[in-house]
Amino acid sequence: MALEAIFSALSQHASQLSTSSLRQLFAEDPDRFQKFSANCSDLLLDFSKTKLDATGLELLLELARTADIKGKRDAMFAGEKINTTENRAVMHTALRNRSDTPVMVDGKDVMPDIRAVLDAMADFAEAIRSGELTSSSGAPFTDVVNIGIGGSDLGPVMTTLALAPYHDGPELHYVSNVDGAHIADTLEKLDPETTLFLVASKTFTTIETMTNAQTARKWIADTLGEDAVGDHFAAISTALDKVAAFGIEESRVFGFWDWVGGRYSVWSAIGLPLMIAIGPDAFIDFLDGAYEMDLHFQEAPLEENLPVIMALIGVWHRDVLGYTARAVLPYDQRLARLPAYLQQLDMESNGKRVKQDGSAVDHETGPLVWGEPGTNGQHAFYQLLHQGTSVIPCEFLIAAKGHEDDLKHHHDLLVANCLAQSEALMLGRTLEEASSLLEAAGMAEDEVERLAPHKVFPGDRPSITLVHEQLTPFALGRLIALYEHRVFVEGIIWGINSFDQWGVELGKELATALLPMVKGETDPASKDASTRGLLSALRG
Ligand SMILES: O=P(O)(O)OC[C@H]1O[C@H](O)[C@H](O)[C@@H](O)[C@@H]1O
Repeated sequence: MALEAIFSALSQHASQLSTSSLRQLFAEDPDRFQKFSANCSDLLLDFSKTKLDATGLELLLELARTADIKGKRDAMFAGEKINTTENRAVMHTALRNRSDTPVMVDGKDVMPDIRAVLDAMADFAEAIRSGELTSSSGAPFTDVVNIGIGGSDLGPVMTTLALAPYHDGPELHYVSNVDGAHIADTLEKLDPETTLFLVASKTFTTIETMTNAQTARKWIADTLGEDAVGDHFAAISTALDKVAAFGIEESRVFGFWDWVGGRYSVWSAIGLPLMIAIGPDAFIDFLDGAYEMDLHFQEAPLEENLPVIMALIGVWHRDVLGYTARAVLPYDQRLARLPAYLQQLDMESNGKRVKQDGSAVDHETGPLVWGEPGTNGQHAFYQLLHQGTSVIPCEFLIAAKGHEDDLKHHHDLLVANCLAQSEALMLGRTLEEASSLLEAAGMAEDEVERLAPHKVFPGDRPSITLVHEQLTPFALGRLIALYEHRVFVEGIIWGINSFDQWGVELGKELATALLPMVKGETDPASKDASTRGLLSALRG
């Protein structure tokens, strides 16, 4: 069957399925959980609370086969230039290749270079952590500030917070926003004598990062003198010539390559701040976890393949059932920045409107991705998830164990809340049930009639749940790689290039043109009336 034919079979099947609720599907099949769940070692994906049956799942798997997921996957791992609009290979998986197998890009094995950078990072991280490499005054560094944005910020920020129990190095800080408030508030708390800056930028041209780096440089030069600058800076980039022009000496520059996309770069030297925080060994565990998922993605049959299943559910929700968003709800405070991280990974990769050949897509592509950790979100936006007019598929994440052994009762509450939410979304509460509860509480009949409709939960709202043993460096690496491959598979089915990001360019170009107008150096007459009106309001 061609893709279009499978999509129309899926639509027909969805309308048949719409006559049974999730409640009914569970009632009819006691083995539903076993049939609609899959594992990658201790990582469990439960997708039994999505509105799928065996026929629906088989049609989705047919979609994966027809879209040649296996062939496209192998092409990515083999270093083919699948990012066709930038004429680049997509090789973030090589960064966590923990085998001895060579990885060829343009006829060259990239593994020796990858290992050399990893070794240099480890030496530098250890030297900072041990106090062997000191500041200009000979003091050990107590604080490290990473200056970067987008992929040069979100990965390290998210993983640093996630792995807090493993920190035994200097304290990490992140400055990304060009808003001077960000760097001002960060520097306010720091002592220049014991602060190291990492300037992280794939291109080393990003205006936010360059502006913040210059401000940090001036802070060091003004307080410690120009000669101190070299001791207080290191850089991470693919553009080694531009780093040299900034004045950071070669031994303090950690490179990566154009075949690592910004949002896929946490495995590269961009992960240096994380390595400084948790140490090289724990960083290697993080890579090992991602490698486990890479092997699973390559080897597990499609019907047991976690990234493939999650992608197929994503396509089912977005294209067949028409849901426009998905909520990422980690029941893990340390994954507070995971939704923001996944927003870049997912929306920058799959927020596309043309296919590989430049023609317009005739179906939906990437959904809106958003979320907050539970239980906090429950007390904020879950009202809409349960009773709003839009169905938003939810993705729950929870660990079997926390790191706070003495606070197990907290973790029990966390688990109970996580399970309660997916159960509530699935089951809902009928008018009859709501009325009986009110009657049982002794409410008068007319009051029951008035209030009961407000207490109805439609239910039948889909969710998936990911469970792992504990949020270790290994488990985190595996989780991120799972989401990366899911985005990749969805992109293949949608026929788009998941690895470029032209959509961020226009705003950058216009900002460059607007800057002299903001400063009052050029006349905004050529601008539209709204932009002129706003400019004049902002310029007072
Ligand atoms: O690492 P850099 O070159 O500074 O880029 C930082 C970020 O900015 C760009 O605008 C892209 O949208 C992101 O994909 C990228 O991660």
